[in-house]
Amino acid sequence: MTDTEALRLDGVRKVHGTGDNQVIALAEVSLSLAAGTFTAVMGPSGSGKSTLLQCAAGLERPTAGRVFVAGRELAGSETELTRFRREHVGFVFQQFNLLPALTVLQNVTLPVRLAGKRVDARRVAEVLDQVGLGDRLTHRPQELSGGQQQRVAIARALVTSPSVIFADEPTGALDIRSARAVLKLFQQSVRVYGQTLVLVTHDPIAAAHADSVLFLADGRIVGHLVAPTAEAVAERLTHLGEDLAGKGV
Ligand SMILES: Nc1ncnc2c1ncn2[C@@H]1O[C@H](COP(=O)(O)OP(=O)(O)OP(=O)(O)O)[C@@H](O)[C@H]1O
Repeated sequence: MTDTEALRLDGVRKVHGTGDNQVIALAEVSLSLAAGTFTAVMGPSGSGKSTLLQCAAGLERPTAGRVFVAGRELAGSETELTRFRREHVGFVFQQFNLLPALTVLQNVTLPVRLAGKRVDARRVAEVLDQVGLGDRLTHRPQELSGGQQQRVAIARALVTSPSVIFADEPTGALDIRSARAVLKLFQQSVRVYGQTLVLVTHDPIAAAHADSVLFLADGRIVGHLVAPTAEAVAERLTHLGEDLAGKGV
């Protein structure tokens, strides 16, 4: 493991259910992502993308294999895992997951307060400016557009400067313009601020904002594209479909 490795999976396998109901969501996945990189994860529905993200983020425990975030293995009690996630992992989901009763400022500072840390007002102001919401601090989520709500969720993920941010279909509920703004913000957080980001998406245009794309099929990594264009991603996805059809899946 190098100093600059933000995420590492060694032979991660995840099986859901038991007996006849067993589903192998991840067959065997190993990967290493350097700090300060932006990686998209793509693949057909059911290929294991969300499971990969959940295991990598310590939200689910793998059936076998090991996960390391910033050099530390995700293991131990639920309490230890929760504490580790609060400090080292950020999340952005399709449905924003903001607390409706809290203001923008309160939503963004919640992870810091939950971790029992002092809120660094300068860091919070910097992040809210970065996402373009410095003038919306006292608004509640329902007073904001979908794109603005997602930018609050991104600020909430950025504020603790986590080792990795995991985003699961973060533009899925947004119109094209808001989606583009969110993707630009992700790029900026990586290129300017050195954030490490893993993005699960179905959209080749979204994936093209990343530095590289990992393709999953049947719970395995079956391809890797560096400096992706939307066209190259779409083309590769089509061939994944052919490969699966060829195997009778
Ligand atoms: N809690 C669970 N119990 C049983 N099976 C599950 C569970 N979660 C996921 N699976 C199965 O594991 C496989 C991988 O699911 P996963 O959600 O990771 O795929 P995905 O690539 O994210 O799919 P999508 O693009 O449709 O969101 C699927 O066959 C799914 O049905």
